[in-house]
Amino acid sequence: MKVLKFGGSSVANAENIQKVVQIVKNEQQPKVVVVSALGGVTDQLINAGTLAEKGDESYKEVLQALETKHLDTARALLPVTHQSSCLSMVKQHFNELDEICNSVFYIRELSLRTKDRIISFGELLSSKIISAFMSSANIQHEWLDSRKLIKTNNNFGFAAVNFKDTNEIISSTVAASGKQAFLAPGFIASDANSNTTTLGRGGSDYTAAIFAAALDASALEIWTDVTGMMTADPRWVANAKTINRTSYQEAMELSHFGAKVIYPPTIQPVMQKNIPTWVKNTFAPNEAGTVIESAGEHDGSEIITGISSINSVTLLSLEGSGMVGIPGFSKRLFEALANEKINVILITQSSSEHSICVAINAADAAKAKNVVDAAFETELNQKKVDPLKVEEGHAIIALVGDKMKSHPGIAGKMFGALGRNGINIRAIAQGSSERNISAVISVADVKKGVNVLHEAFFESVHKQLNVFIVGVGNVGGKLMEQLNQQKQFLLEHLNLQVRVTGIANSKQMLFVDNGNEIDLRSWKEALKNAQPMELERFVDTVIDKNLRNSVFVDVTANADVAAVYNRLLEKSISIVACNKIAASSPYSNYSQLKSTAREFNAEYRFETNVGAGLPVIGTLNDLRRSGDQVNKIQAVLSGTLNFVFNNYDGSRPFAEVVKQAQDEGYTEPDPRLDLGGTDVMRKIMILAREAGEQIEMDDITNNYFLPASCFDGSVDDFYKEMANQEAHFKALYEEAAAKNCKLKFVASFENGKANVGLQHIPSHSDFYHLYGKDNIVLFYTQRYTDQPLVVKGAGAGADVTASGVFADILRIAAP
Ligand SMILES: NC(=O)C1=CN([C@@H]2O[C@H](COP(=O)(O)OP(=O)(O)OC[C@H]3O[C@@H](n4cnc5c(N)ncnc54)[C@H](O)[C@@H]3O)[C@@H](O)[C@H]2O)C=CC1
Ligand SMILES: N[C@@H](CC=O)C(=O)O
Repeated sequence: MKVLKFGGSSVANAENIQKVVQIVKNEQQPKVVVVSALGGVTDQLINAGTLAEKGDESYKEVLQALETKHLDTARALLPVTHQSSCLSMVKQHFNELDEICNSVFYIRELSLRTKDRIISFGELLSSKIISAFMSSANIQHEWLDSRKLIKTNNNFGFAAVNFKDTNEIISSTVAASGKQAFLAPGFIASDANSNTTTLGRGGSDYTAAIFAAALDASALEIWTDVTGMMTADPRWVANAKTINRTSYQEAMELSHFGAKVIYPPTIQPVMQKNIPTWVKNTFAPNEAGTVIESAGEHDGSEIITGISSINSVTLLSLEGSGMVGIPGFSKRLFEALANEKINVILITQSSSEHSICVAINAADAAKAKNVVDAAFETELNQKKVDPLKVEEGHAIIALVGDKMKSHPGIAGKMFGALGRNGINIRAIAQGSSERNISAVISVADVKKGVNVLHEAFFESVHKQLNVFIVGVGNVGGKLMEQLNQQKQFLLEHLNLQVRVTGIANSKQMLFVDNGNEIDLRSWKEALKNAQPMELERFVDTVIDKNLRNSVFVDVTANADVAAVYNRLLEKSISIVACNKIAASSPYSNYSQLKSTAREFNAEYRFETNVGAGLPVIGTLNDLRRSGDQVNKIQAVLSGTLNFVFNNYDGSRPFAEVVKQAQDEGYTEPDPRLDLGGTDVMRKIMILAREAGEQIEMDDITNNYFLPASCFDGSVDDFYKEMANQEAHFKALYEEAAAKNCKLKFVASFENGKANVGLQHIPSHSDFYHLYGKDNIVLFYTQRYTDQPLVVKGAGAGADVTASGVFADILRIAAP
C-alpha cells in the first residue's frame, strides 16, 4: 500500500487535477490518495467566517465566489453526463456553509469549533469533486470520510490525534473494503463527540502520514509544486538545489525552520514506522525529488543538508542580578509563556546565569511582555530583575545536517561567513544533537544571510561578488571593458561570478533589480537613459540592497565620493579605490578607514593609488608583514611627468607635450595636480604611511618647477600660461642636457621626512633609463640594504590602472 498526498497547488484547478489523476492512474500499487482543498480555498473560507463574525455581509460574496470556483472546476473536469450529482453535491455543501456563516453573522461569534467546521468544507469539496472525476475516468476507488477515520481530542484548530483509535479504525475500514484505491480529504478529523476538528494548517500532509503509519504503507509520497526539499528557499537562493536524500530528523529540523514543503508533524508517524517518504513535483513527475528515510540509509556526502529560516521572530531577554544562582527563574519564565500558549522557538542562557534569552513568534510579543512582567512583579519591585526586554524585527537562520557533529569548524565557518558580510548575530543556539545551529539575526539581513550561508556551504563551485562602480570615465570605462572580457574566464577558472549591480558617473546612476546584473556590453546606452546621480541615494541603495560580498569601487577623483567610504565599511561593504583622496587625507581619517574596515570585516584596497597597476603597495605590505622595515624610499611616481620629460626637448612646446599626456589618459582629471607635484606628494605620503609613518601633506617638501602663475585660473588658463612660460621649461631642459642629465620628478622618503622635486639624473642612476610613462620605486629596507627592492613599469594609463583595480576586486573575492 502506498499513500499519495496532493497539496493545494497540485489541485488548484481542473488542469492540475487532471495531472494529479494521471499520476494516481500510473501508480500500480494499492493506494490511498489524500488531497488538500483547492488552492487558496482555506484562506477564503477563514475570510468568510471572519467577515461574518464582524457583521460584514460581504462574506456572502466570498462564499458565492467559492461556490462558482468549485462548480466551474467540476464542470471542467466531468463529462456533461456525469455532472449533475456532483454539481448538486457542491450546491448542497454551500447551502450548509451559508447557513453556518449566517449564524455566525447573527450571533457575531466565531468559535474555534465553528471555524473548524467552516474550513473543513475545503477538503470535503475538493475530495468529492476529484472522486467524481476519478469515477468518470473509470478509476475504481472508495471515498473515505477522514472525519470518521481520524479521531482527535477537541483542541479545535490544532487537534491532537488519538493514534490508538485512529490506527484501528483506518486499518479495519481499509481491510473491510476490499478496494485497491481510496481517496480521502486531508486536514480534517473529528473528536469523540463527532464534532469536526482540524489538524493545523498544512495538516493534509499529516493526514497522509497518519494513513501511511496506520496501514504500514511501503511509501508515503507528498506531491507538491517543487521538486523535493531544497537546500534553501529557491525564491531567495537562485542556486538552491534539490536534496536527494535526507533523514527524518533533518527533515523535521528543516521543516520546523521554515522549509514549507512538508508540515512538521508529518514526520513523526512515518519515522516511527520507518516508512520512506518522498517529496515530489506534480508538474515534473519524472524528477526524482527528495526521499526522507532513516539516518542509517541516508548516506549523502554533504555535511550540511539545508539552510532554513523563520522570518518573524521577537527576542525576549529576562535579565537581572537577582537571578544568579537562584533556581526556578527559567521554570517561571517558561511557565508564564506556556500558560498563554506562547511557543518558544529558541532558548539561550549565558553561563553567568545573569540573563535568559528566548525567541518567540513576533505575533505573541505584546502578550509575552504582559505575562512575564506580571509573573516577576515581586522581583521587579525589588529590582532583582529588569522589565522584560522585547526586541522585534528578528529572524532565525539555521544550518541543518546530521553530519555536523563529526565535523569541527562548521559553526566557525557559519559565523565567519555571516560576519564577513556584516550580519550581526544576536543569539545562538545549538543542541547537543549538533544537528542544527541556529542564529538570531536582523530580519533585514535574513535573505542575504541565507544566500551567504548557501554560498559558503553549497557553492564551492560558485562565488558571487556584487560590484558597484562610481566613476565610469577613462579608467572606470576600461574597467567595465575588462570585466566584460574576463567574465567567462572568471566563471570557468575561478568559479567567480562578478556581477556589476550599480554604476554611476557624475551625471547619471544606474541600478538593476536584485538577481540581475548590468549588461557590460550596453552599459553606456543604459546609463545615458538612467536616473540623475545623487551620491547619497547611490550609497543608500548599495546599503539597502544588502547583497552578499558587496564591493564599492571608486574610480573618480572626487572628495565627496571618498567621504562615503566609512559609512559603507561600517556595513561591511568593501572599498576598492583608485581615487587617492581618502588615503592621502589627514592621517586620522586614513587610519580610521583602516580600523573601520578591520572592525567590520571589510576590505579597503587602494593598490592603484601608487604606480597604477604596479604591485607597489602590495610589495610594501608584504615586506612589513614579514617583519622587514623600510629605511628609505626613492621613486619616480608620476607617469605624466615622466612622459612629459621623456618627450620634451624644446622642439615642440612644453604645453603641447602635457596636453598629449592628458589625451593619452595619464594625467589626473585636473592635470595641474600632476604638473604641480601634488599627485606625487600624495603618492609618497601613502607609501610612507603604509611603511608605518604618521605623516601629513604639510610634512612633505615640494620643490615644484612650475611657475606660480600657471596655477591661476582654470585648466585652459593653465595651458595658456604654460605656453607663455615656454622659455622657462626650455631653460630647465637645457640646463640638464648640458650636464648629460635627464629631468625626473623624484620623490624620497627617509627618516620620517619626505620631499618631491625635479632633479638632474645622470646616466649611472637607476632613474635614468625610465621610458614612456614608467614609474620606479626603490625600497631600501633592513633586508634590502645595498641593493634595493625595485618595482618598475608603466605607472599611468587607463588600461593598466583598470587592471590594478580589477586585481584589487579579485583580491576581495579570494582574500
Ligand atoms: N589615469 C591614470 O593613469 C590613473 C588614474 N588614477 C585615478 O583614477 C581616477 C579616475 O581617473 P580618470 O578615469 O582618468 O578620470 P575621468 O575624469 O576620466 O573619470 C572620472 C569619472 O568620475 C566621475 N565622477 C566624478 N565625480 C563624481 C561623483 N561625485 N559621482 C559620480 N561620479 C563622479 C566622472 O563623471 C567620470 O566618469 C582618479 O582618481 C585618478 O587619480 C589612478 C591611477 C592611475
Ligand atoms: N596622473 C597619475 C596617474 C596615476 O596615478 C600619473 O601621471 O602618474
